[in-house]
Amino acid sequence: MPLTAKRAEAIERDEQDRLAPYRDEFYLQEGSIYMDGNSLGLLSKRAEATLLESLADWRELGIDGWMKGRHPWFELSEKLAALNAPLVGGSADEVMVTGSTTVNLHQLVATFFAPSGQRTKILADSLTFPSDIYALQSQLRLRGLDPAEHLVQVESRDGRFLDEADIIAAMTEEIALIVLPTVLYRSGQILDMERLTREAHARGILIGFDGCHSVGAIPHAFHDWGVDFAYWCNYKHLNGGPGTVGGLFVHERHFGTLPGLTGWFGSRKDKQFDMDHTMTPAENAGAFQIGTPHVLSLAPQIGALELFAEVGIDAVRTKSLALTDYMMTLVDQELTPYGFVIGNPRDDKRRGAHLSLEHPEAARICKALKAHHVIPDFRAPNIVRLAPVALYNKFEDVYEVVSILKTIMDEKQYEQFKNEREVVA
Ligand SMILES: Cc1ncc(COP(=O)(O)O)c(C=O)c1O
Ligand SMILES: Nc1ccccc1C(=O)C[C@H](N)C(=O)O
Repeated sequence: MPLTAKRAEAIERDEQDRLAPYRDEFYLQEGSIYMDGNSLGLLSKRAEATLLESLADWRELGIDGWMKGRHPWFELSEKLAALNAPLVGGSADEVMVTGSTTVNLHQLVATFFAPSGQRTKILADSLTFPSDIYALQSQLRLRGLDPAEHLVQVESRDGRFLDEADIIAAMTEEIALIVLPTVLYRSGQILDMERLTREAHARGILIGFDGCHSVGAIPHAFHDWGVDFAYWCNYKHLNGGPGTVGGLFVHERHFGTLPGLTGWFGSRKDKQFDMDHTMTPAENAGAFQIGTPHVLSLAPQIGALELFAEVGIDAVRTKSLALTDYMMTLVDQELTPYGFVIGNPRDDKRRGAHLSLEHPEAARICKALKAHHVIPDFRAPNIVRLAPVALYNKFEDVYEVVSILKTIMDEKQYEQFKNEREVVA
């Protein structure tokens, strides 16, 4: 069947899609196809509305916005934590919306890395996002430990994926703490968090996860799996806005552990304004807050997270899997002759929410896509990352992107560009 004949099938799938109406909730640019929701999710009308309401509270109430705003700022982090909690499989008490991804990692490692005796090392992996590695290296340095010796990074066998057996083999009696991604940012592989947590705990090691590429895209059961801690950003799949406040999870068994980095917003809320120099930490994950919340950066999350509360993460995951499965089918049928290799797991249990298309000309193929108003992102040296998002992408978008890619390759349109990344790739 020629590719053009397949558009009808895509349209039919859109007609049957229960989530299709949610597309209208978002600001989509006419004539453009956005496939980068795994880097920065799009603005929804509800997120815009709650941001504007919070601005109005500031305009009209000044300081009284803390208690009397439409979304009172003093409880806003807690309110958003309750909306984040079902997405990560934690109780509202175990979750806090605070800080940023990297800052929360610092906070959690400062809290849970307790080198003692021969257990002085942190275990991570060689494919994770660089910021996590920089944070772990500096946490080791702060303890007077040389990262070259005390940060162990599990290698990948093929440069794409991690094998849980290799990670488990590296859980030696020298490891005090493990920090791993839930989903790898390049290949989109989901790690078996339940198994890794079980194995870590069997060896007396604490374990935490970076959920940037999974929260808002796949369900989690951090509490039931017994995960010690997790942290994530809310600007990708949760559409909270550029640089919006991040999230963290601390298992309830650790409540009462003094945070490594303390500040007055980690106080019990009824005690905070006692202004006592002896801190009374919150008895839940709220203790891991540090200073005043970035209210205007939290505000869009109220509307953004409402959408997830309405739809439910299981429905999001089901559609996301259908979209990426459909895209893989079309890539297999139409694009493999041009040298594309699917570098993400194919299995539903292992596949996150994006496709990782490998090609030696990836940087300039991305530029050619942008010239067609398709927004992907490029990850050096050879990955075109494409994330069809359940709440705002259509099956027809997937069809269209593959069809445009085919034209770009057929006509060698990518040759009009340099095969180099941009500043923000
Ligand atoms: C997996 C992962 N970890 C950490 C980060 C860094 O997060 P932030 O810049 O919000 O601290 C990102 C993306 O920026 C990421 O994708
Ligand atoms: N925070 C950003 C700021 C600017 C540009 C991209 C980002 C990303 O989040 C990239 C993402 N972490 C990635 O997985 O590549």
